[in-house]
Amino acid sequence: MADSTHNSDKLHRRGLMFILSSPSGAGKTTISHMLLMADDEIRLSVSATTRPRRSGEVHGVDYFFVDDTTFDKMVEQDEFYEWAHVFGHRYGTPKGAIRKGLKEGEDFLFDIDWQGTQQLYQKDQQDVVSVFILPPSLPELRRRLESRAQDSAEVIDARMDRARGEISHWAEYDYVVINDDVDECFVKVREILHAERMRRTRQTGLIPFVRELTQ
Ligand SMILES: Nc1nc2c(ncn2[C@@H]2O[C@H](COP(=O)(O)OP(=O)(O)O)[C@@H](O)[C@H]2O)c(=O)[nH]1
Ligand SMILES: Nc1ncnc2c1ncn2[C@@H]1O[C@H](COP(=O)(O)OP(=O)(O)O)[C@@H](O)[C@H]1O
Repeated sequence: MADSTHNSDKLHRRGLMFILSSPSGAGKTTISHMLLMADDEIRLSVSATTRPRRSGEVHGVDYFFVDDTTFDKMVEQDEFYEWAHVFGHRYGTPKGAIRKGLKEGEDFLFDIDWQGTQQLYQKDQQDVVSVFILPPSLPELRRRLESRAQDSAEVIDARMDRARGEISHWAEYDYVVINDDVDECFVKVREILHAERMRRTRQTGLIPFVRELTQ
């Protein structure tokens, strides 16, 4: 029987900033929701956006939907960790409790674009893990945008026009996963998260534990 004074599973570690990016329609929102349902150790960093709410989206859950004046104020008051222009609207990550949460071992999920990813890397390289999700093909990407049935034909065309540009940033990411079968893609993303949690540099609680083992 193991000595119960030490439980190596409960040792403290730093939290991580887990980023999912993709061209619009490739499936990052779907994979994010699956991850949040399956894993109660990670929570979503809810962004603020000036884009209109889609049907089914909930204020404070999917996004904080704000007007331009409110967004301007948040920028002025330095409330964002990062923010960017995307598809003619502004999107930003509120600072909220991220820094404190990371120290306490909380993991945060970010559904943000390549601009936000670059900014997070510049601010906090050690805690960021980034995953780029690719669609299996461009026709399939269009089919998904159409089947989501949330955007007008013009908006879908604009998103398709932007897709090549966004995909060109794939090599800036730590991991790249193709979302062909959604369940397989989800399993791969979850495995990345699990492995990254065990990175030696994140497991700060291991130092005294190993010291004791090697005394
Ligand atoms: N930089 C940045 N990008 C964001 C943020 N929130 C969302 N985005 C990105 O903005 C883009 C558009 O998001 P959205 O309008 O929800 O469309 P979707 O990608 O089709 O779901 C996506 O690439 C998101 O990842 C944020 O806080 N910061
Ligand atoms: N692997 C997949 N196969 C088929 N449809 C998918 C797959 N992944 C996601 N979808 C669907 O494609 C549409 C776009 O997915 P979504 O998660 O909203 O993409 P994003 O957040 O990247 O814009 C949604 O209707 C979603 O249900």
